[in-house]
Amino acid sequence: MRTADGDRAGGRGGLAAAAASGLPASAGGRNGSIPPRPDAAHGAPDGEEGSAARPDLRRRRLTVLSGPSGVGKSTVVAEIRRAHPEVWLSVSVTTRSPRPGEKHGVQYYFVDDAGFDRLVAEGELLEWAEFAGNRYGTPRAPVAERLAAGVPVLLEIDLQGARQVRRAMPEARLVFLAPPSWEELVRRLTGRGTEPPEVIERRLEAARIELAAEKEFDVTLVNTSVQDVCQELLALMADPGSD
Ligand SMILES: Nc1nc2c(ncn2[C@@H]2O[C@H](COP(=O)(O)OP(=O)(O)O)[C@@H](O)[C@H]2O)c(=O)[nH]1
Ligand SMILES: Nc1ncnc2c1ncn2[C@@H]1O[C@H](COP(=O)(O)OP(=O)(O)O)[C@@H](O)[C@H]1O
Repeated sequence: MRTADGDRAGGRGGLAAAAASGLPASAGGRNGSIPPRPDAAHGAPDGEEGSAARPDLRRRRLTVLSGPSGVGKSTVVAEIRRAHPEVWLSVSVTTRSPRPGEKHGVQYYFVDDAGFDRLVAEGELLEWAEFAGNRYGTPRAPVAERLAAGVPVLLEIDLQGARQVRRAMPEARLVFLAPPSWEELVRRLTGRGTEPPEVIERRLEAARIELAAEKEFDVTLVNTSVQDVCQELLALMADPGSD
């Protein structure tokens, strides 16, 4: 599996690549690193008194949700998008084809291989990975902007991406979404009906590796009920915690 590690040196311009790929061009900090602790002068509404607590609250505003294909990540994210507009969801770039109902700029920015190559070369991606034959990456600038503004940010990315975020931003909270059982995971992935059998096989192979990495995460949520998981996730995002 390839990842963005060692591939992020690029970092000039990037507007052309963003425009060509249909990504939103943003005003500043395109190629800078994500500030792990934005300047307190930005005045994010933490609702907390005292400067000692403030940096921790800020740093906790980046949450990463990962878990095996079919566990229900997109379903959870869709529910948060619907019911909790105060959470900002990063929209990833991918080379995979849209599924029925998926819209460019909503679930993903759909780009071709050349478009993805350009984004990588220009240093536009915070992290990226190849998963089951397609590439996926997180646009860097929009995440940096939201974090600097004190907005809670949620990334839904694979294990390789979660590991890259952990290295780049150790203060991020990593949440693992687990299935109630292996059988239920197979049922959900198959039942979704969006992939042919050989792709399901590849995703189940990846799932075994991902399930074995659960202990690398700060928290595990078991997706028995989408509503419960959403509530637990929102509670975590509101809690600076100490882990
Ligand atoms: N590293 C990384 N993984 C991503 C990103 N966006 C999505 N993924 C992951 O790519 C995998 C495949 O996503 P997708 O094709 O939408 O299938 P699904 O998760 O089974 O619905 C999932 O594990 C996603 O979490 C990203 O920006 N970076
Ligand atoms: N808590 C749940 N109980 C039962 N089915 C679920 C639950 N969460 C998700 N699903 C179903 O499982 C399938 C896979 O969910 P999806 O969100 O596409 O997973 P992922 O994004 O992790 O690949 C979908 O058909 C979805 O409706």
